[in-house]
Amino acid sequence: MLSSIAGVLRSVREKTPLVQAITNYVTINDCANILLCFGASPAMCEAKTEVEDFTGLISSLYINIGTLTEEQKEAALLAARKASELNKPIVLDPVACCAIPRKMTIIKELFENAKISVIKGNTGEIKFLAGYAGKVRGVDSIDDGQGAVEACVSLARQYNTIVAATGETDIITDGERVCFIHNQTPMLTRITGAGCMVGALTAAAAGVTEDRFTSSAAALMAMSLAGEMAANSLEKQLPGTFRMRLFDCLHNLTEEDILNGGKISCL
Ligand SMILES: Nc1ncnc2c1ncn2[C@@H]1O[C@H](COP(=O)(O)OP(=O)(O)OP(=O)(O)O)[C@@H](O)[C@H]1O
Ligand SMILES: Cc1ncsc1CCO
Ligand SMILES: [Mg+2]
Repeated sequence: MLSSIAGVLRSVREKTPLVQAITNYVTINDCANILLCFGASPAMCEAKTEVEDFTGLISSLYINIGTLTEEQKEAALLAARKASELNKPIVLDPVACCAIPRKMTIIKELFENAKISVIKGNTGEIKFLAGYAGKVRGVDSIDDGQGAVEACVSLARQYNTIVAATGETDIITDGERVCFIHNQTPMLTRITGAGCMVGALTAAAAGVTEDRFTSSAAALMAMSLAGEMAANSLEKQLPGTFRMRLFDCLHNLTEEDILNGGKISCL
């Protein structure tokens, strides 16, 4: 599995996938920069009158509903329909779905109108979507992860999609296979947007292969491993410096780093 994951990193850098992101304004710039560091090409194209033309050109679409306005929602639906028609992968980040009822309405509309390739959320969000009691504080998960694997598998089967749940241990499943990424650093929880960024990377990776189970594992591992390397490089564990180092470490991440430092287990 590690060599397939390293292969996804290589493909991203060889193919430079064009990722269209309709994402929240808190972390939109972080998402653009992390995509560049990964080797992808970001485009935050979200105007209602532009999205359909642009979606024709992309490798993948990332939809993050963190601060979605009504206008952005319409744009997201147009882009998602077009991407589905063209068979381009869509990654959905269901930010705050458990805290704000309107988010669930949007998610349902997206599923009714488009084929979602990957749902990537924090463990609290994923458990909530699967109908389990997920613990969250606004956009943050405070879930202990109990029952998370069952929730991920059940959600993946329900929607015939890949599910990627982030937390201290990340879980990825296609409803049959399950793998766990054990790379981690608590520093990733001290900055906002680590989840948004990993969602953007998941879209980039989905744009270079049909194997969205492996590509999702690659995106989550790239983030967690770059995070580990960034934290290890710090004299003091400070979030501002960590955030900068995270970008640098992802930019420098090699296939060898994955083969030597990637920690993954599979069920
Ligand atoms: N307790 C933890 N310890 C270590 N790493 C973690 C922990 N929780 C999450 N991570 C890592 O942080 C990254 C973001 O996951 P998280 O679950 O915090 O997303 P999120 O809540 O959606 O984040 P945000 O809302 O800030 O974008 C992932 O790469 C994940 O592996
Ligand atoms: C803080 C915050 N609020 C809405 S989206 C977002 C970014 C992390 O999900
Ligand atoms: Mg999130």
